[in-house]
Amino acid sequence: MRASSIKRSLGVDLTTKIKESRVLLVGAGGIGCELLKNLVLTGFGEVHIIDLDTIDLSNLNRQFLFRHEHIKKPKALVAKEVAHNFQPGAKLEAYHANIMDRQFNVGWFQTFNIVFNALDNLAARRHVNRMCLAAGVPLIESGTTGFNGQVQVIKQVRSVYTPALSDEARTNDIREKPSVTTATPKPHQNHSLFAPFGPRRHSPSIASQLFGVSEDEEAELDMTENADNAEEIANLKKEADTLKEIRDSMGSDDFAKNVFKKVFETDMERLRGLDAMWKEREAPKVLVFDELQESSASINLPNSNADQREWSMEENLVMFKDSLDRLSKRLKELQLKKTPDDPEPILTFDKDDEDTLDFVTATANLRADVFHIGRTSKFDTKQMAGNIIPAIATTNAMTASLCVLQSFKVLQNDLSNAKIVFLERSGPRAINSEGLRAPNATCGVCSTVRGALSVTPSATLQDLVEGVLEPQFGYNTQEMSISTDQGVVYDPDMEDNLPKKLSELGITNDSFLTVVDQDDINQDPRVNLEFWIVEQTEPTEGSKPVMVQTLDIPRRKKKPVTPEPDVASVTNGAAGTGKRKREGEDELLTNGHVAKKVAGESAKNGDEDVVVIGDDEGAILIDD
Ligand SMILES: Nc1ncnc2c1ncn2[C@@H]1O[C@H](COP(=O)(O)OP(=O)(O)OP(=O)(O)O)[C@@H](O)[C@H]1O
Ligand SMILES: [Zn+2]
Repeated sequence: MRASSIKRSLGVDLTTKIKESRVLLVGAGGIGCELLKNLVLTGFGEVHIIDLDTIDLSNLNRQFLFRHEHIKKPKALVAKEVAHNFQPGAKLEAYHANIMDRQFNVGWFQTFNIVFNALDNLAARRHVNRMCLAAGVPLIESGTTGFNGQVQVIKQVRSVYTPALSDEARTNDIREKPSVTTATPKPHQNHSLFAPFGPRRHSPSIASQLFGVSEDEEAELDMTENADNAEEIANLKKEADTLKEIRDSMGSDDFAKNVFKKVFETDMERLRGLDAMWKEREAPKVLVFDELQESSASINLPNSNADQREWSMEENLVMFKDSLDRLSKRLKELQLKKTPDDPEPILTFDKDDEDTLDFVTATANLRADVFHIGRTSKFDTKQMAGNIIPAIATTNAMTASLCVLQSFKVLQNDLSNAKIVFLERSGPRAINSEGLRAPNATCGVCSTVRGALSVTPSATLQDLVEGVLEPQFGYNTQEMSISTDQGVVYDPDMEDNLPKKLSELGITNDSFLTVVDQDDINQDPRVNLEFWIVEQTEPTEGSKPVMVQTLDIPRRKKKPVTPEPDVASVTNGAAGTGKRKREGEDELLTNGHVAKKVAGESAKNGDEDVVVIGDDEGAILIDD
């Protein structure tokens, strides 16, 4: 019944392709569980699942294949078992392993029709990306943070750089030119799944004034007097003295009161006095310590059950005093333990440190009231101050289904209609998409030409450099370098390495090496060449120590060439990408982009040596 309705909606052709395909799912976490269920229910014939982790209690709220009794068991194995119940006919294979292990080599990747990434870290994503590009297998990359999701098809259709299409040109519309639809991701943003959402830790300024700045540091304030700034300096001095006085009262009963009065009374009175600031906005409130103290006399300290509700002003005051007391004691203790050589001890904010979180919550709430802003619960403060981005089950579910929709395009070889899909909550539409992009000549990932390098156990670096790269590809041995994942093994200053065996240099079966052309004086350098090593145990008759099929290695053009007319005449059909279009480019996005790039920007791009597209988890760095 289910199978027949799928056939009716997808058609016989696609249904057959789905049934006959063998796919790999990397990661059985939030997206992975959803995706596995989708793949199995859609009728994918063979699904291999790999995950290195075991199930944790905290996974259960969204990784719905897992139940309490599965805790501590390998994710991949449990996911396989549970998904099998959905579709007993499906062929499932599970690996409790790291996808970065050598055993999962290029040859193994080549056995799949599609690879789905459902990972949570940069290193593994980047690794799978490289393996898929080397294996020539389409990769469907996905990721979520909070309400945002992204799905992207990555496939190198042709490893040739096409200078007429800039990296940013939308190739989805170029239906009549499938040969340039090299569907590799765009650097800067879209090798990355997400802009960096890394944790940023701010010490609230009140806290840093009390617990974070040593007296030495403060003494460094420039106190040189002159007529112009005399008044300002006098004020600064006064302020410093006041703070010192307050700090000196730390440990006494008056400390919390002194801090409160300074921050919420004195400073706010002064701020209210700056009339010009409050013409358009409501002036801050002054909180009167004695009043709040009185009304909170019989109020208890909010306990841990009160984490999820907003505290009253009285409760915030009680918490303010209590947490300040706890922090003061901690600082005093640190000061007592300090030897003369130690730096002045400080306390820093950590969302998992209850004392600091209590203090920040209470202080932020008092301050919010001063500025007529709503208060937040301790729970919400922890999310905000700790920059915690929640994993949301529905985002994962939507993202996983978008992955499956993209896989249909891949299976039908309809890459010109495949999309990079963005799921977002802000903005007019939840789902936006763009076409795939052409490779960027300056991007180390997508302009690279890849091939297999067949080597015998006795092959030397010289066999590679002088036996293959120079005669077969025309590299100038004085203007090139070769590196492995461990580092450079050859450049013109490293001729000593030439007689060494490749295996001695770490160039062994299933490893990778990159050849970089540095000859930019005589001509445009070639794009990078990446080989994966296939070791031949038995050298065959007449075979050379190092062999490789002939590859066409284009050069990185520094000067743009005129775009081909049919590229420029294609109209823009990209739906829902309004937000991403730049102003003035809306009309003809595709050709506008090409024209603009050719006119100005691509020359600039051509000079970039390193393309950095984000440095946080989820992003991918590309060294050219
Ligand atoms: N190198 C790797 N090889 C195999 N599986 C991996 C690798 N790196 C990460 N994973 C798996 O990818 C999955 C990512 O899923 P998800 O982002 O939901 O992570 P999680 O660890 O389950 O959840 P959270 O990070 O929110 O606690 C995890 O199950 C993780 O074990
Ligand atoms: Zn790229």
